[in-house]
Amino acid sequence: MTRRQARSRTPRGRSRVGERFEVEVGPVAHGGHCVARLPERESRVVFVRHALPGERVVVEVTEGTDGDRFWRGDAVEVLEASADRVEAPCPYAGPGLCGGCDFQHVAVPAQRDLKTAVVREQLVRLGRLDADSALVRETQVEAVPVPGRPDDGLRWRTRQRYAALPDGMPAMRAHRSHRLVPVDDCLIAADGARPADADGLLVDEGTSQVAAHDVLVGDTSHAFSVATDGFWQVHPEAPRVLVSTVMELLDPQPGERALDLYSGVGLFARFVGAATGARVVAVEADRDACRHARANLAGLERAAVECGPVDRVLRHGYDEPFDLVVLDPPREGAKRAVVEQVVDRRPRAVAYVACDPAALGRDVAIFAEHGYELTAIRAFDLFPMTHHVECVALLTRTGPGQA
Ligand SMILES: C[S@@+](CC[C@H](N)C(=O)[O-])C[C@H]1O[C@@H](n2cnc3c(N)ncnc32)[C@H](O)[C@@H]1O
Repeated sequence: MTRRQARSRTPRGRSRVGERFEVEVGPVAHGGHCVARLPERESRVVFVRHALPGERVVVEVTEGTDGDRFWRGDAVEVLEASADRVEAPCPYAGPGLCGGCDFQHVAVPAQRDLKTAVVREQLVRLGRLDADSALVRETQVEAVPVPGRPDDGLRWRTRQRYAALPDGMPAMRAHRSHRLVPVDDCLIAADGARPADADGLLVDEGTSQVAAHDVLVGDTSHAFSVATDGFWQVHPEAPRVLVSTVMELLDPQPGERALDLYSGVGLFARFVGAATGARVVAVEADRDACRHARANLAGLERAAVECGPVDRVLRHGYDEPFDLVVLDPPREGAKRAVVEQVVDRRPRAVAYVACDPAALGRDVAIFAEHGYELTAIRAFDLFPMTHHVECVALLTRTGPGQA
């Protein structure tokens, strides 16, 4: 079995890959693994996949040399199992197999508890919030059931990419590796996103170039067009849940001006702009998404779509006050330059939609320097069986800040 060593760096010292150690598994950490400390002689931290806190397991090192501060490994034998451990429903989940899911071996409610622990930890460690604050203690990752399905964490992914083996059979990649693992049916893929439904090569996005989605929030419904290979939330309930949470937290009022940053095809701008009836500017870097956003926002008289990187667009324009901001950046977060441009517009509230709680934590700390406090947060299990989690945070202007 070939495994890729930690990305693009020269190995420092003798490789320890393949060695096995008996360990007691510690807490979950961000990234789909738990922390364990190797026995005294090694005195080293190892991030263990396929384990659960409190278990005793045999861990096999998958990445690590004598010179590394920490190693990675897989639990290849469970000596004392957690009560939360279940048989993985997917036959392709497990050490050395498909790398798509992290938590197939964990009961679905317990997966949410692991993610809750991670979200809270990031808010405290990176967001510098008080671990004892009600906001942190009450943050809990919420289930988002797929209509008509049991709460089993399966068949939710409406878009799924498969790789193709030389014989044309569908495959997925192993964890942190380019190695392909044949997967004839991914159990988290929704019925319409299975290889059998794919057209031609095994990239299942349906057959047309443009997909249409209706999003119903309360009694308001809007239709969205999106390129089949463009960004659209993959959980079928995500657009509704995220829009309704953003609307509830922001509470947009008639006449309030809004920015929708990293807008995609204008999902949030459409709902916010309809509620305010005022100026709404969507900023998005992808040209195709901008084209769709213009069509999707055509019914809003005072909407504009600006195509370009958020940082650059805000550095060179829209130098005016906005009351509301929706911020939905990619995984790396908004980062300092964008956060500072946002606070310069003095919005009363920012709804931050985050697919990485670590990036959210870092950005929350920057907002705090500028007098914006995290006043509410919801977290949703929109990616069952994986370590991923989606948060919606409300940042409210409460002080002058240091700037
Ligand atoms: C998480 S998606 C959110 C899209 C949209 N808010 C939605 O929910 O459908 C992030 C979006 O940011 C866009 N993007 C990534 N980097 C960007 C940048 N530097 N400036 C503007 N848009 C960017 C991507 O093309 C993608 O559409």
